[in-house]
Amino acid sequence: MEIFKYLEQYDYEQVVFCQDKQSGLKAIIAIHDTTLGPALGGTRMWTYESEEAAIIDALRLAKGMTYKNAAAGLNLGGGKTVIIGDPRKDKNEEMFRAFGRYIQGLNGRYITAEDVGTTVADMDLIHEETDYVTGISPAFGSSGNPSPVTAYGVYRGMKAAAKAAFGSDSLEGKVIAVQGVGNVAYNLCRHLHEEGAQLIVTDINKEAVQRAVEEFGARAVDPNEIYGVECDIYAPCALGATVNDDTIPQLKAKVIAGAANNQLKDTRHGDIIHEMGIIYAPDYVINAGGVINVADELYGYNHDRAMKKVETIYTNIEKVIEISKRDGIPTYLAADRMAEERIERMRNSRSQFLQNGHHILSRR
Ligand SMILES: NC(=O)C1=CN([C@@H]2O[C@H](COP(=O)(O)OP(=O)(O)OC[C@H]3O[C@@H](n4cnc5c(N)ncnc54)[C@H](O)[C@@H]3O)[C@@H](O)[C@H]2O)C=CC1
Ligand SMILES: CC(C)CC(=O)C(=O)O
Repeated sequence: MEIFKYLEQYDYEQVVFCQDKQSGLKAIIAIHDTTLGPALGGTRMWTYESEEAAIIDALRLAKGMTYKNAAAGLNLGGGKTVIIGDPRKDKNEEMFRAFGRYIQGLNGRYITAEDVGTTVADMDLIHEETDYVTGISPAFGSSGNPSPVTAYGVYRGMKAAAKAAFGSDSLEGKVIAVQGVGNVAYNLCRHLHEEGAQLIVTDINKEAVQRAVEEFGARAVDPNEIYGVECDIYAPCALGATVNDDTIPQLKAKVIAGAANNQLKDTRHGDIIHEMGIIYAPDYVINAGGVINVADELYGYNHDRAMKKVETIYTNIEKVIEISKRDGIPTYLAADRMAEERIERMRNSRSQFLQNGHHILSRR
């Protein structure tokens, strides 16, 4: 991989490789863009097949956060971290304390939170070393685990997409195929079950599947069967790039609406499903509930204020679908244009008089 060629192509600001021999920490912090403010994005811990796969995941996720935060109207840039390792057996206190010191060393350019494989407890350990972390225990005045709020936002966005596809935002009786029933999708399945949807679930973690079957009456299928099941909505809630050349021909769903980041393997896959008439709820628009929730911590966390902003995900999805239909472009492109327009507006309006908020004569 020619790293600087990739960084230049997508205009990344900074990539930091973090190593701590004692704890086994091997982390990659990718900061894509800080035009709108400090980069905020979660920390993912996963067993990557190679270091290059980990680097690519960090870079793709970080760019996604720039677009997510911009489209959500937040004054935040995009960044993300991946920690190479098995979250079930490689974690230790020193690892997250060491990682917290690396974040502190970035002096607020990057703020972290949870993602796949990390928990509130992990964030609390990071918080021992730095304040640039969100989603920590509510005891600290924080917003806590963002996953349930992400799930609620996905639920609301899914309803908006269903309205465009089926003429009603009711999910009662709709067959919804949920891929990955972890932190977010477990909470999403509860909302869907309560509304009377019929759930088909899969996960590589059998306990997660069993929990959904027992609690929500879901039907379980093997991981590779989820793409071909007869359903109305496919909800990718695991890892990324599941909408690709191999899976698209199998899809029966009329709507793709899920929590996963980077669902499209390539943008051309967004073009293909658009041509097929599938309504795609852009991933970083529909799954922004978590970041909206933790971002409220920057103003002194207020749950009601945060949830009011999370509710806008419904209208944001409606807006993206409307632009898509009006301009005859795929929904992913409509969302990208919305995000890019806001970033450019702010980039051009940034005062040259105040550099990073400081007067040029400030010497104290
Ligand atoms: N946690 C949050 O608030 C947010 C999460 N997201 C994204 O949503 C997705 C899920 O996140 P979480 O629920 O927090 O993670 P999680 O780790 O709790 O859940 C992911 C689930 O997917 C399963 N999985 C992994 N590979 C799979 C495969 N090939 N087939 C089926 N299942 C598979 C895992 O076993 C796990 O149960 C991720 O892509 C994450 O980046 C996006 C926005 C916010
Ligand atoms: C609060 C975090 C879950 C934000 C994030 O990393 C995401 O939305 O993917």
